[in-house]
Amino acid sequence: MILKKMRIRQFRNYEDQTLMFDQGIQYITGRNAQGKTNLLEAILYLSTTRSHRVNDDAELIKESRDFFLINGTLEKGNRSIELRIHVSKEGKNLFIYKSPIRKVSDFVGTCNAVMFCPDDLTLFQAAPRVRRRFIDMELSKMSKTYMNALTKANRLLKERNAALKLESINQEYVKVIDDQFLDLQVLIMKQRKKFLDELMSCGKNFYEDISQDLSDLAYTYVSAVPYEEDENAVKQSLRKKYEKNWTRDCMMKQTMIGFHKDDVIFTINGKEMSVYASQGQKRSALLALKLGIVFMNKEVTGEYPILLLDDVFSELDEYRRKKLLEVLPSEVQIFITATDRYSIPEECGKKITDWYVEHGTVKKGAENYGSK
Ligand SMILES: Nc1ncnc2c1ncn2[C@@H]1O[C@H](COP(=O)(O)OP(=O)(O)OP(=O)(O)O)[C@@H](O)[C@H]1O
Repeated sequence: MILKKMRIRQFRNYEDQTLMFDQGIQYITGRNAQGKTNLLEAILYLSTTRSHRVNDDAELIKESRDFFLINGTLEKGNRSIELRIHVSKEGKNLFIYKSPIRKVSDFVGTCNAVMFCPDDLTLFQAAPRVRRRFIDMELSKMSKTYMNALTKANRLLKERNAALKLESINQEYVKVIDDQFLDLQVLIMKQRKKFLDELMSCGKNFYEDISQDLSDLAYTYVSAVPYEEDENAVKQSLRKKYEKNWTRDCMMKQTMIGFHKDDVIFTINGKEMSVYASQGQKRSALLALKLGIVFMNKEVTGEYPILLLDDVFSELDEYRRKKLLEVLPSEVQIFITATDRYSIPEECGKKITDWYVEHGTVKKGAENYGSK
């Protein structure tokens, strides 16, 4: 899949820009604060209908404007798909071929993009919610079942918490919520475990290749109850845990355990990555996980996603940059942003198109400064 054409209107520091992209590498350079990340953010928004930087869509609307618009034309095999997102203070409207799409899950993943940005480098030591968000976002693009279960579970969590905040708590009502709530949690746990298993087996090979280090990468899923094959048994253990936690939930006026508190601890040679691994090992591990996601997407959807490498080229040494581009097949469309134009070895066999960004305007071609 490639993004063939994109128009962004009143998005961040862009007024109205239409761009025609090609296959291969789109190398976008420019000085700081010109709009390089904003451009990739717009592509990711077309994929996930969310920004990776802010929760409030209003921040994405250009200053003193009252809406933004992103149009994208995708090329999937010999099919062309048109997507449109219109966001104003009144809300968000999604369209595929001019038809309005009511359910976000019917839109997400049509444009499949995977982003790797400097903030990702803190994944291993960040708060658990950052790792949950990473899993939820990647998994939602690949599985509508997961995304729907997550949406419903979040709605039930809100209802349960609202019930716990009442002056007199109706335990029977909460039990009714819990019945469906626990089923969804078991499904979420199961899918997260499957995703992480596949990601690890894929990522391990890339790690070895990128870092030439034979350390063993693994993960532990941390949850209120251990996951096992028998889903009924997991539901029963969760129910018991919820019963045990009832007084605490009432006291705290919120649900203290569950899918929304789970975590994943990444390890290297059996030790916690966040405290044991060197910066270089963390970088390689993260790169390996991102590549794992690219190849898993191909497995699940039949197509490679668009890869967005925002400002991470400067974080990788020459060897890792070369490896990264070698591992990716030529049909993967890759957007790279950087202040410097690093040279790309010919052996990578990819077509390179240069772009230059200045004050929210993108032009074809590279400026001469900063070439490495
Ligand atoms: N809603 C908005 N309206 C207008 N301008 C905005 C808005 N949001 C962000 N900007 C502007 O966008 C610019 C930042 O763009 P961006 O984050 O894409 O920079 P960048 O080119 O990636 O820079 P760097 O190399 O420093 O990462 C800033 O000048 C900021 O003021």
